[in-house]
Amino acid sequence: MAQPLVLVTGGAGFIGAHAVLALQQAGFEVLILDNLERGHRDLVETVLNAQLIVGDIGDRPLLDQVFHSRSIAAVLHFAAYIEVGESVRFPDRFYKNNVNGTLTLLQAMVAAQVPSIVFSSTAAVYGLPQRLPLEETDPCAPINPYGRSKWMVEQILADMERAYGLKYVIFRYFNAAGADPHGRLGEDHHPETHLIPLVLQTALGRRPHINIYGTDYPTPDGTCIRDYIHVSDLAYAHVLGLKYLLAGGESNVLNLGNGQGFSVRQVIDTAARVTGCHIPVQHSDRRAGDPARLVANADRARRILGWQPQYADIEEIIAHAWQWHQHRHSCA
Ligand SMILES: NC(=O)c1ccc[n+]([C@@H]2O[C@H](COP(=O)([O-])OP(=O)(O)OC[C@H]3O[C@@H](n4cnc5c(N)ncnc54)[C@H](O)[C@@H]3O)[C@@H](O)[C@H]2O)c1
Ligand SMILES: O=c1ccn([C@@H]2O[C@H](COP(=O)(O)OP(=O)(O)O[C@H]3O[C@H](CO)[C@H](O)[C@H](O)[C@H]3O)[C@@H](O)[C@H]2O)c(=O)[nH]1
Repeated sequence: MAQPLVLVTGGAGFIGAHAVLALQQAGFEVLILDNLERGHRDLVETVLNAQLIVGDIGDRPLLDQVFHSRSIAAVLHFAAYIEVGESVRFPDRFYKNNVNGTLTLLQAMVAAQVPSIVFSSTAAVYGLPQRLPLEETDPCAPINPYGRSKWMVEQILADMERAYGLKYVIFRYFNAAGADPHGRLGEDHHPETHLIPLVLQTALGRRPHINIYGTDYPTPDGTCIRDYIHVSDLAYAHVLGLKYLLAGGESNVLNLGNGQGFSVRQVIDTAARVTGCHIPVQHSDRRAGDPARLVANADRARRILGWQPQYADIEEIIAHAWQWHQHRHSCA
């Protein structure tokens, strides 16, 4: 029997590429749509055994052609701009790419009768949490254009389900980190703004120090607390979300996190232990738009999908990222 074909937008990016590996391992055939603005053609060509269509999610004629030439069972939609600071500087770009682009994709799906989508949302939709750990029913009040763009798409999805029956799983990721445990893929954003890769680049001597953004937060050591989730655990959740939809599951919104928070200082200390390298630190002002603590309650994903993270240990998450970073450069 032919393997179900899945369209993965943003499959040349960090999380999308890990999801492509997980999908292939689970027996799905994958078609990647990525405009390569932030993605890596070399990874697709050397690591992923998938066809790459270089194109934009906002290109309706291209989408129509893709959906009508192949029988696509579902879409996994990762393509987006992701950096909060950039979203504050250029909100229009974020709304155009993340909202308009997604709307065009959804319209093309409805027209071609592609029945289901798995959408990458974010903990940023919650804004400043009123309680922790965060549950999916907690209020959404994003505090930056990036979070708002994802929250808008979540609401569009709910409306399009009501109108056209399009089924969805919305995953609200907390902090994606780590790398493929077999060393095939890792995190390589340009510019890089995420804590763990920056700390590891500092360990490698490629940066003079790591800035700690804020030491006066109402947390035990004064630095922000986040829930770091291994990218391969995220990737596997997408396989489960896809199977759930293909089996006729109802639309759902699911947090993906480990339910455990680590402070910026704890991450840096753990990285120093894992790498055995000195990691110089500089204290800086708070970064605009950073909530003090974000921690997920992901019980719903565990209950509904049977999702069970394999790499919940922060040391292991950092060790996998370190293995991948070292592979590219050597320790300072
Ligand atoms: N990295 C995180 O910690 C995190 C946390 C929460 C949510 N997310 C979400 O997960 C998804 C993937 O994030 P990532 O870290 O892999 O980002 P990434 O930048 O590595 O990957 C995004 C990919 O999408 C592509 N892309 C962007 N706009 C496109 C467009 N209009 N048409 C076609 N391709 C386009 C880029 O070229 C890139 O390859 C995003 O939707 C992001 O908002 C990420
Ligand atoms: O050089 C740095 C970089 C980050 N941080 C701090 O480390 C923590 C984690 O920051 P990241 O930039 O790694 O991640 P964010 O929590 O800002 O955001 C990530 O997770 C969010 C959801 O929780 C969104 O989805 C967002 O897209 C994604 O980048 C924050 O407190 C940040 O202030 C530093 O102290 N120094």
